[in-house]
Order: sequence, then structure tokens, then C-alpha cells
Amino acid sequence: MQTTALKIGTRASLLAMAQATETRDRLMAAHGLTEAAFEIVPLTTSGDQIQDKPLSEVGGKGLFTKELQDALFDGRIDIAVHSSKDMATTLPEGLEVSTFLPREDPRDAFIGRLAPSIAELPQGATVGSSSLRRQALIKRMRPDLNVVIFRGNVQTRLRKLDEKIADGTILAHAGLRRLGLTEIITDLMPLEKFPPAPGQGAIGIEHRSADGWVKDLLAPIHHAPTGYALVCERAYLRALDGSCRTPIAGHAIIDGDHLSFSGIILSLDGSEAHEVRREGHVADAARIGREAGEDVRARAGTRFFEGWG
Ligand SMILES: NCc1[nH]cc(CCC(=O)O)c1CC(=O)O
Repeated sequence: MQTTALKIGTRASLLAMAQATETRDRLMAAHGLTEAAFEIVPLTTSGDQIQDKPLSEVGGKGLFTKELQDALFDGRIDIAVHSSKDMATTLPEGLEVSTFLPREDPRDAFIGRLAPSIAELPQGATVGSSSLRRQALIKRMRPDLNVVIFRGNVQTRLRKLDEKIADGTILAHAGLRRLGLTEIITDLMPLEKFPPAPGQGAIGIEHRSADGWVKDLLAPIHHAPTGYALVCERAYLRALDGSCRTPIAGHAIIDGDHLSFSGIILSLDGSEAHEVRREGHVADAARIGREAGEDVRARAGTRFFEGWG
């Protein structure tokens, strides 16, 4: 029997801490354990220290996960709790993500000041976002809008709205729900018009592949439908070679044994978009995602990808 507390690694942000606490609470309930059986270990990641540049310019996804992976390798933590959206498409040898918690709403939420929705914003209004996907999708809906880089936590963004640096911003509904901040939302973006990033809303739990006991401990909190969706969405991203310079959206919906995937890739200004839809059995999630990525990549053509670097 394991005698020391299970060390749950997380980023130190409020959202990350809420995700780690949810993971601990689900483990406590599944195994009839008390808080004493767990230790939440907050770690600062390099992504947390960069506030003034778009993540796409400073190295993208791995930024939030690398320190947690290092801590798994050197034994400071036993599991790492991630926003799946921030996870790189390939994991280092020796680590695996075997567990996904039930997905929150994957939609994006709009927090508007001059108007409650993007459609109702006045001509030439400004929206703050540093996500290339959100920027491209906003431009696709409303080419007249001005998009400015916006980063930081929810409080920072709300202050920037108060200072009129922008008239609205977009955040993941999932994060706002987990933080208990849904009252600031003025609109929810429909999935078809404003598809989410692969992995949005899903918490993934990473651990050392060699730790069979950790895998067994996590098994009862794994949500299989979310797992199938994530396998599909991550295979799609991998097939597109998910560069952080690429506006990519993709989302799988699971209904029993049936999976339906829709994805879109866009030019930075949203003027060009290529869409893909695939469906099939959940057992084929990885193949469906990979083929969707390969298909949309081929249809977009090499010219589309030039200049993304
Ligand atoms: N890149 C930051 C990030 N990573 C995950 C979420 C939201 C929560 C989620 O998708 O599970 C966010 C913030 C946001 O996009 O608003």
C-alpha cells in the first residue's frame, strides 16, 4: 500500500488550482479517501511569466506543461493536471495521459462592453484576444472589427475592458465556469460558427507510464466519451502538425458509440477557411481525427501554409 500522499502537480493560476482541486475531489469520492491522502503541488511554468506577448511568438503549447513534465520525471509530483488545450500533441517518452475528466462546455464565451455579442458590436469596434484561432474566427465573422492582443487572467482582462483598451474579449466558457465567473459572460459563441480549440474544456491527467498503481488509481475517474473526443482532436492536431502559428479549430461530439468531428483551419485574417467533417465509431477516434487533419491539410494546399514559419 502507498503510504505517502499522492502529489498532484499543477500550475499555480486560479484556474489550474481549481482543476487540481476538482481532480483531487473526484479521486477522494471514487476511493473514499480524505484530503490527507493528497498533496496539491503548485508549480510556476515559463508560460506564466510571459504576460506581454502572444504565446504564439514565444513557443506555444509546451510552455505550460514542460515544468510539470520535468517534475513528473524527477519525482516531485505523481500526476500532472493539465488543460488539454495547452498540451503538446506528442508526449515525452515515459509519460502518458491515460485519464480525462468529464468535459466542461467547450464553447467560447464573449464578454462584451459596447454590445452583448460580436454581431451587435458597432462598426470598427475592438476585441481583445491573443489566440490566433479566436482572432481569425472574429475576423471571419466581422472583417471590420479591430483585434488587439490581450493576455492575462480574467481580472487583468476585465481591467483592460474598463480602461477601454477593447470593447470585448473572448474566454473559454469552461474556465469561467470552473472559476465561478459566468456572470460576466454576455454571449456564448455557437459551436458551428465559432468552433473551439482541440481539447478545450477537458482536463487531462499525465503520469509516469511505469507507475501502474497511479494508472489504477486514476481509472475510476476517467470519462470515456471525453477520452474518445480527445484522442480524435489530438490526432487531428498532430496531422496538421499543430504549429502555434496556425489558426486551428476542431471538435468531436460523442453520442454513445458514434463520433462526429468537425474542424476548420483559417488564414490569420480569417479571409480563407477550410472546413472538414468526419464521423464514425468511437473505436476509430484516432483514425478519424488523423484523416480529417490530412484531408483538410491537402485541400488547403501548400500555398495556404506558406509564411506560417
Ligand atoms: N491557454 C489558456 C487556457 N487554457 C485552457 C483555458 C480554458 C479552460 C479549458 O479550455 O479547459 C484557457 C483560457 C481560455 O482560453 O480562456
